[in-house]
Amino acid sequence: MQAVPSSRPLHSRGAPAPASHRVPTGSGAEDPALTSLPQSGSLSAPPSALAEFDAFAASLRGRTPALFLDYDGTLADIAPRPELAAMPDEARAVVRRLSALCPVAFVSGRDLDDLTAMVAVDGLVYAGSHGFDLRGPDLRRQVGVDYVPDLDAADRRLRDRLDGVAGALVERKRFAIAIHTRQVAQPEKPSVAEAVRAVADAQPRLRMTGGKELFELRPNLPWDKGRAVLALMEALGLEGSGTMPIYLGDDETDEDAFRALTARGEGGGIGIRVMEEPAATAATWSLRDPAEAAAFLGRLADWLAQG
Ligand SMILES: O=P(O)(O)OC[C@H]1O[C@H](O[C@H]2O[C@H](CO)[C@@H](O)[C@H](O)[C@H]2O)[C@H](O)[C@@H](O)[C@@H]1O
Repeated sequence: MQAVPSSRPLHSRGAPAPASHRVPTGSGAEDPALTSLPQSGSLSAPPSALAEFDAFAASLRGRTPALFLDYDGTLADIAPRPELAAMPDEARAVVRRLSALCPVAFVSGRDLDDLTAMVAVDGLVYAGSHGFDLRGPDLRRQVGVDYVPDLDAADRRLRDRLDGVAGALVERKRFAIAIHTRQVAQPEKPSVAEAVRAVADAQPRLRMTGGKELFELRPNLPWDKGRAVLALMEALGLEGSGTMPIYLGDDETDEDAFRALTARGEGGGIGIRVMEEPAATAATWSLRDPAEAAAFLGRLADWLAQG
């Protein structure tokens, strides 16, 4: 075990996604509407926000965007290990450019300091540990501080249990622990899942969520990226009808944010899922990969700059 330094066919745009495209919440909550997901072969990706940029821009209905960006798999390609997932300079440049044109925040599962260092653009709002740890120029909020000792105990147990498992990575964040299986040999993966489940079962104050080749433990609180985005909008004074929140993400936990924006009053919000293959999603638009996400953001910056 290694340690990681903390380091359209299916729905109309702007409307809630039909049940066939929804996914179980990344936060693990039960949703009875989601019990009969179609086979993956029957899914199709929502329309491309880049290929259909004019239609996307029209869906803003004259409002100023507020951008909420996920990091891994959205602006940085997935890499073998977390510290290797660098954001390309071109993406950083477009984020910097956009931040002069509209509010920009990053919302990630990474630890707050790690996320801030990886993005390295000053003046943005950053939300780490899946939105439990929020920081911006005039903003600081932490959710679940009382749960840190529970996470400490779980961290110790996980390291004990996974010590002999080659390739298993335990990545401690302040308000979450990621257990990576990307480097674990296929036959060993079930034993990692079993170990994580056992630790989660022993600690009911924590709950287990999933992601790309990882399991996570986090405080068992009604808090997730969606709630964090809504809290950020309130804190930043972005709740008015002049703002259109846009969330870009690629993974299970980002679905919480897509749903929160879809369910939101005041004109809702827009979800864009980065996906190479069609996947069940509550997002109404899609982009193929981080390179296309950066290209989309560049197009959006050009469009905003033109007024
Ligand atoms: O919310 P995100 O910014 O998408 O973060 C989700 C998790 O991303 C990282 O893990 C993922 O990316 C790694 C690097 O590409 C990859 O090796 C791993 O398999 C992916 O699951 C990060 O390490 C986690 O802490 C985040 O929770």
